[in-house]
Amino acid sequence: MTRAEDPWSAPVAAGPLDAVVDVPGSKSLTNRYLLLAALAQTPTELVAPLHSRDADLMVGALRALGTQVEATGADGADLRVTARPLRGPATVDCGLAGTVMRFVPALAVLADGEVRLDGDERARERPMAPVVQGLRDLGAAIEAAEGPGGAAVLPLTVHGTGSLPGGSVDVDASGSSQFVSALLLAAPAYDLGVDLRHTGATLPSLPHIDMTVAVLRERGVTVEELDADGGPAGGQTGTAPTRWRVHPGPVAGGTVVVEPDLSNAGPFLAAALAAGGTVRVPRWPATTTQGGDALRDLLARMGAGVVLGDDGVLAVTGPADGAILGLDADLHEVGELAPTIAALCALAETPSRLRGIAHLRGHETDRLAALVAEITRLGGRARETDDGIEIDPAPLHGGIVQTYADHRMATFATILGLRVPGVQVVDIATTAKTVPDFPVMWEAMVAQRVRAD
Ligand SMILES: O=C(O)C1=C[C@@H](OP(=O)(O)O)[C@@H](O)[C@H](O)C1
Ligand SMILES: C=C(OP(=O)(O)O)C(=O)O
Repeated sequence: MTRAEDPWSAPVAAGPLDAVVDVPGSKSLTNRYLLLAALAQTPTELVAPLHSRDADLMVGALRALGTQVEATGADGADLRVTARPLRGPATVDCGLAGTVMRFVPALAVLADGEVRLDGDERARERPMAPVVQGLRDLGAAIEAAEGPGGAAVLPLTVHGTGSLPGGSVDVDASGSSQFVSALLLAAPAYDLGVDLRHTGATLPSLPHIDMTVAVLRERGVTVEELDADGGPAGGQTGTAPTRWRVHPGPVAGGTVVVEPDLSNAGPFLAAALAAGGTVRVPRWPATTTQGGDALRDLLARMGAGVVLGDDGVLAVTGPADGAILGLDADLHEVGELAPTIAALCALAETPSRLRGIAHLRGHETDRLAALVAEITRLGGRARETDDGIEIDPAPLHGGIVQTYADHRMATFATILGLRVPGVQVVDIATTAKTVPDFPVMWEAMVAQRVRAD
């Protein structure tokens, strides 16, 4: 008998795949649209949003603050969000969701009362200080627990007064782009908006900040992207912004259709390289702010055939001889993809170097340490560098892969399991953070094979 706590046996691919996989909605877009809907003047309809632990936690947070969120659509899959005056006292469970623990405090400062935020044990270790300090600099009163070196961490108590002055703020976002996104998202509702300057040496996941800017603009908010000297940046200018100015003003409601989560498409597309054959993902957007779109280039560089059809179906075909090419890549814009890419690197014929991802040490787990530990456990050769991981070709064997409550470590292990018999995955249920029913989806994909006749 299998118990929930038993490791899950990752299916081995019995032959090349010929699969179509419908990927659920984007976590990052869903949680941004939800948060902005709580500030909007008219109701917002989210079509095809993500339903997963992280999205449910955001819905729970909004409801705790008084926002009305109703399931709509034929099967209750869509959401209708109606803003109400934000209220405290309230308690918010952030789970292990970066988007909840970083974004919701910026909303909670607008509640009329005290809001307490806490999360999973590991959430209390994830970096929070720049958000807490940034909000304090913008006029908020927040009590925070102290982590290593006295840095602010969960749990937090936000003493909301119903409004926030806002204004200028300097933030070191070298630890996470979410520090910037958090302070920009609720900024239209602050008295003066926000003029935020990033002061750190590096800035990871810039596409996620571009996404924040795009979602704000879609909702009618004026946002300026500037370089360090105050000149225009972003968009067509070719200059990466380091400063953002969000003007105060109304947030529009209306209907938004949520794109599929392209980062979560990653393990399924990677399966085409690990198992051979072709995996197709429909509804791939022609243009997007999702960093996951970089998979098209990354997988092609590893030897895949990648075709985005006019019908919006992305087809990824593994190399005919099964030989995956190693990769030397700076992933700082798309660190979210690192575990998926690392799995393919561990199966590759040539060495790999993944760079620019030091900040992954503050993700759901220390992903650099976790990837090295689990590749090594299966007989592979990997080591940490200052800002990433190096992986050399080596034959892998089965084993029980630890996942550290990290959804992407679980999907990393399942990719390896397609080729390596005997891979067992501890706590496969952790994938529910961003993909409902991942094991069912995965087994259905593995069952869709090229026919022998
Ligand atoms: O804003 C967002 O929705 C996210 C930003 C990124 O965070 P980091 O900048 O911390 O990598 C990404 O990795 C995370 O999965 C989602
Ligand atoms: C880093 C991630 O999540 P979070 O939003 O919790 O930071 C992730 O999903 O890879």
